[in-house]
Amino acid sequence: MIVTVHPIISEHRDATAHGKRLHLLALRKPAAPVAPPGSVDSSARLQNRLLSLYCTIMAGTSLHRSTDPIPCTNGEHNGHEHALPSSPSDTGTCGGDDGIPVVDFDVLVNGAADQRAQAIQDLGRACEDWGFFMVINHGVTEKLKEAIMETCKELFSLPEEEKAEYLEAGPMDPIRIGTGFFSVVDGIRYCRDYLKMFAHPELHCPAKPAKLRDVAAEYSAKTRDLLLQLAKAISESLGLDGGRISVAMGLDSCFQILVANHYPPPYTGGPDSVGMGLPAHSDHGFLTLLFQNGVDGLQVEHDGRWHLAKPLPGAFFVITGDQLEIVSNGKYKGVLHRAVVGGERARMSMVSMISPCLDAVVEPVPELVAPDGQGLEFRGVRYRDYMEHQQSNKLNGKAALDIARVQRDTTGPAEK
Ligand SMILES: O=C(O)CCC(=O)C(=O)O
Ligand SMILES: [Fe+2]
Repeated sequence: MIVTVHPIISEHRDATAHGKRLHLLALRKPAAPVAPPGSVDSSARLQNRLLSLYCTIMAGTSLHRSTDPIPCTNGEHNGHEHALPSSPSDTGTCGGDDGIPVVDFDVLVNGAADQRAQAIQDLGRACEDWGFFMVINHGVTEKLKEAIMETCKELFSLPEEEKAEYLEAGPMDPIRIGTGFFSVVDGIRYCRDYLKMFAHPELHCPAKPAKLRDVAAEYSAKTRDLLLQLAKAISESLGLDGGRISVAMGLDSCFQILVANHYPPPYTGGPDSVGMGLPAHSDHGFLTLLFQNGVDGLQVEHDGRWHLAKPLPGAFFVITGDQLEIVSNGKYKGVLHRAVVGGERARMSMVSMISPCLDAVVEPVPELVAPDGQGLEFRGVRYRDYMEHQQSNKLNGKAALDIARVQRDTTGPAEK
């Protein structure tokens, strides 16, 4: 058989030294040219091309499984920094490379009709099976990601008095900082510093570090665009018009939060001081975008097991939230996830979450419910109330969703 070797292969060989992929590559058509929607610097462009090739090699579609991640080329996202402490008091086990779906954003937005249709279908499967996926070729530059991460890191190391005014803030206050935060849940100590800022419709931002406002403005705008495009594609994957979910939840005036999490080492001490990051929970919003500082620790629940999420270089993780579960009448679930930390290095994660407009009453779209109302899973709840409820209580799996769940009478008629 004669195979044509695409010129980009040598680039791929140089960067990855993975001969076996070269062989596979020769048997499949090269990936469509990658032109991310936003501007990208040249190293990001090379990375995007490699990732796109990788997609082509692994599955020949826009979605593939991350069972064989590309080794780190930039030293940042090496994903091998992980030493799991003992699990919390559940029965979950931790997997390694467990086939987390990967979505090529460029195909979703710019692909030819047939590629797009396939990508939408694959996206739907990722939402339904996992509620969690990675997105590549997303157009948000590494430079911007580094800038927001570094600036938040600076904030965490400011003296306490610089942050004092935000330390006592309540769940609906637009800027909240929790620092040196240690809570004990079921005998496990969870430690995390966090910064939470409302980013849209209006950006609220601590005065220091001085550059935070500009960086956060740019980062929130870029990631909001990305998440809103994903919302459109998710709407289509549910068999709805692209704008349907957006209309149902008022995403035109969506609410957005940026969260920086910092999990400081070392995690030492007695049995009650096993360092954990964040207890299992689902997110109260609609869709969450997350990247980390090269230190693993995010785990997602899938098929009754905890799976360690190892990112492809440059990829974002996407986490489906409770509002997607409600609006889709439970077809797509808000995925349970947690952060487990235990290595020598501090872990940081950066979250950008979009949610319905605060005053939107979110309920299942009628198209996804039988006309007689049979199978209706959720009642309408104002998002502001939902968020306040979830944020005011201890993080406890998916318990918050119960306030929206339709309670069925399972007792049957009383005996006479
Ligand atoms: O740090 C992580 O990886 C998880 C963070 C998270 O789940 C959250 O902030 O809601
Ligand atoms: Fe979360």
